[in-house]
Amino acid sequence: MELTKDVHYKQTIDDLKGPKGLPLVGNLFQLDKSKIHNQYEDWAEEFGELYSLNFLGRKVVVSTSPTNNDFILKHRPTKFRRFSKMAEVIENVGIDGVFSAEGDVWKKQRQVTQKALDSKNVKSFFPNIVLVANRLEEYWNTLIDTSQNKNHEIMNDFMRITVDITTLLAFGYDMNTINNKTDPTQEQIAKIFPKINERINTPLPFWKYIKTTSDKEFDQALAHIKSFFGDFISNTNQKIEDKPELLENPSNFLEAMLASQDKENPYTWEEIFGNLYTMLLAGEDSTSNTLSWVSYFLASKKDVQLKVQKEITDLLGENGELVSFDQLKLFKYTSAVIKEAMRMKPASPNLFMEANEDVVIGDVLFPKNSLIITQLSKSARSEDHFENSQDFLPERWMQKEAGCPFTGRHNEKALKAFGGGTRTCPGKLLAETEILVFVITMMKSFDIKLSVPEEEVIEKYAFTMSPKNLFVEITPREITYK
Ligand code: HEM
Repeated sequence: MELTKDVHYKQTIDDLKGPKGLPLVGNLFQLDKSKIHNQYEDWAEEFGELYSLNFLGRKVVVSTSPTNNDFILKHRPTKFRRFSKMAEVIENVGIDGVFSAEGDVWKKQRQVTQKALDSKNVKSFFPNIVLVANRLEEYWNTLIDTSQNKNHEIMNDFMRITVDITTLLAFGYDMNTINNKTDPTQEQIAKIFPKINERINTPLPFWKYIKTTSDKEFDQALAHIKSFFGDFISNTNQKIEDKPELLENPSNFLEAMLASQDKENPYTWEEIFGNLYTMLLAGEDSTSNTLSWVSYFLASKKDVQLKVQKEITDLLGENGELVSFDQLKLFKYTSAVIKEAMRMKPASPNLFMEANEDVVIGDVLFPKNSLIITQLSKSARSEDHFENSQDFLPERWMQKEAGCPFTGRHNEKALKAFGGGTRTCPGKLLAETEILVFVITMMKSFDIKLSVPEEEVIEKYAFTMSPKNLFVEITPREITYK
């Protein structure tokens, strides 16, 4: 092991304990891809906050400690980067954007993305979120009117509305997938994430040499999306050429990106496409999964649902509508419900990091190129950091309010649902706004209850973590508060 001279440490990653694997393959075949986050959590119980796995002879360290994870997330893009293999898979399919970029390229793309998603833009985008939420409300009324309101797979609706929101934000296009159910682009988009996840988790890149039917379908889906986005990029370029003043007040992410480019060194088509698509990928699954988990808790906990509904009536009145972004901050209990759902069911439980240089974390030396999984769900659901950690208690997030009983163990740093440090999710405010608006719209008019036993709704990991078997019954809201 070749080391830089001035690093001080007590042990190296070779000294870390971990589950015993098989000769040559190590722990590779012990992994259950749809549950790896649970496996990482269970192994942390056995081997501690920092332990190692072995995949075909390559060590991968799992860290569940909030302090270590803070350190890693903070020191990007200098000491750490995302897994290079993951970035390669994403870049190979042409989605070369801010999520996979590193170094100076990342800095430049991050600036534009962050600006496009800042509070001023989210606030001015608020009416679009309400528009899409109202469409969902109309659609659910139709389900009730046509007796299709039982056993409804609610996650599909959330995937549609989050795609609508992101395409509106990214290039001002209203896909309206709630009403246009057979939109071919939405169907193609749905094929991309699962394939990327599959490739990231496949040890050898077989797809480069042999294409399966699903690889071919994936290529076709990608070609469709490239041509769909390509038209927007050309049209927007044309619009800006005709009306350069548009660049002074960009109305969507694509215009903002074009406005920010350096005349001498403009973005390539691939960079523009990559970032548009990154927005869509990053904004869709994580938000719709979170909304689905929030709905799971509301549908399975009638008392929580009633409290949310009461707060809505108290703040909006009978039949009241959300009219401004500023109203949202008043929804203290509903926001706490969302935060607690994100604690117990984080949509993004694992982040994959690689050391750019020899680096010491705690007292352990990680040589350059070491792979580290910053495992985020373990600490969020642990008794070490949150009192009564296995109970759904939104009140723990309202501790500044008088009388909150959960102030004993409450380590906010242990919840990193949006990641952390320099690369923390730039879409946090947009996501929080979307989720709150959708929950208020849902709970204002409807009651939901699980159509399946609670224990049948299980966690499914596929890069993000979603509920499997989440079916609900939607009925008109029964109790109103005068
Ligand atoms: C509840 C919803 C969401 C969750 C839980 C979530 C979570 C995350 C997490 C954990 C990361 C990695 C952060 C890190 O490496 O430290 C991330 C990155 C990112 N997210 Fe989100 N996200 C959500 C919604 C959104 C939305 C709505 C958008 C935009 C439309 C978005 C755009 C991004 C982008 C562009 C990155 C990459 C940032 C970078 O590498 O610099 N996210 N998100």
